[in-house]
Amino acid sequence: MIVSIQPSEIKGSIQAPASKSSMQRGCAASLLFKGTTIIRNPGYSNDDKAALGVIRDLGAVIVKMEDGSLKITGSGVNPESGAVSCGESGLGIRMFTPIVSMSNKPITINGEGSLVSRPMDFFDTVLPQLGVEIVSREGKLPLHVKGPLQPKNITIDGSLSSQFLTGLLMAYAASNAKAVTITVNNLKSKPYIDLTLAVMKQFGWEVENRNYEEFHFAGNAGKRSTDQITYTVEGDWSGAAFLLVTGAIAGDITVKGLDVQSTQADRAVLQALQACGAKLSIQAEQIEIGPGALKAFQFDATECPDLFPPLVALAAYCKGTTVIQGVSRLAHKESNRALTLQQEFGKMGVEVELQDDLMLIKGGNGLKGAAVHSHHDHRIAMACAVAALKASGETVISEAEAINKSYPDFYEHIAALGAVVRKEMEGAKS
Ligand SMILES: O=C(O)C1=C[C@@H](OP(=O)(O)O)[C@@H](O)[C@H](O)C1
Ligand SMILES: C=C(OP(=O)(O)O)C(=O)O
Repeated sequence: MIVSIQPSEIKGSIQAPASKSSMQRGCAASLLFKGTTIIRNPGYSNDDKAALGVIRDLGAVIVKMEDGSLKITGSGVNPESGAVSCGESGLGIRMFTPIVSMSNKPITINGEGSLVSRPMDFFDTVLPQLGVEIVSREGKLPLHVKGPLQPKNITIDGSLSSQFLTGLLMAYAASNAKAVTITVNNLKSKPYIDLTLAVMKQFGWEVENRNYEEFHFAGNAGKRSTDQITYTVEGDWSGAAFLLVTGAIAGDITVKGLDVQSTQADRAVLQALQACGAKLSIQAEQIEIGPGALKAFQFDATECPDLFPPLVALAAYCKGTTVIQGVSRLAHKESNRALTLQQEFGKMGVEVELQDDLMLIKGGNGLKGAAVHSHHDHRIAMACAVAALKASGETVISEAEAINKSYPDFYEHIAALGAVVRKEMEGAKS
């Protein structure tokens, strides 16, 4: 799909989408929880749909209720076939692989799109130590596993991604790990582990976090007294970051449905918005944001790498050179995001320099509308769309449908705020 965006006047109020990080974790926990979970505010991004598909294939029964909530009956991991697909979701495959490995049946775990080339070597090293047989395609998909996973004291590397640890934490808890510790070296994206632990706690699984270096299971997991849980999917700070940046550069808006106390990593976008001088009012129920005299800012995105794309769009409109740290975290996302941001913002006349772990964005010089490409990366498509709102002339985004991975309503939401958006199928005449 091609989406064209004109410079636009922005104003109004919008509800943040459901967080795929919160939804996918809720799906995994509902599968493992032996009872009924009502999921309120469920997401329906492609990653969310993939998670629902995986848990259905592993034996969960999912019923859509009249009010849109999902009723999920879980009874542990009871695979219905010998294969599951995680779609294009990094979290999906890295969280569900240890969970799938709880079964003693051989299962193939697959995915599609960019996921096929993202690194999974972690499992080749770690799963055999837990009694799981694994065959991968040299550290890539598909993964063939055969458990059952046996929780043991283990030391893992957390520098590439936190997502592997999220999966191990859930699988250990659901396997009733007792007096067992996962030791983690150099953990990155730590707030995502806070989110995992917060979700697990709601389902009755307690893990002791010793300074993000050791995660200890005392053996009290699964002692929850109820057999029904209501789980509400949080509003998404990662998707909302694009909305908030829209407000900062293009007009006064209100964003609703975000928990300002959330453990989500990307809540840190507020710090960047404050630092650059956007007009910001943070209230319990809503966030009001509008343009100010925007100036360059410094920000460390090592622990919240998904903020790079919206922050580059923001920095492009901030006078001076913005410096964002954490470039090394971007290599293995849906695209190599340091390079794709440099390339696509370059087309809009924004100079982006990469110096080791730092990204320097020279902003405040005006943007020109351009033909850009998402590289099949949802966050690149959204960053370009937001940047287009105050560029001179039209911006045309190819493979714009990439947004469906996390935020299927994104174009409708910015259009509701006044963005002039036109969609057409690739190859169709305008
Ligand atoms: O756990 C999660 O929900 C996620 C963790 C982060 O990945 P890394 O831990 O690989 O940085 C983030 O980039 C991804 O979009 C979602
Ligand atoms: C990298 C992302 O997701 P995942 O790793 O779950 O595919 C993302 O949403 O930007």
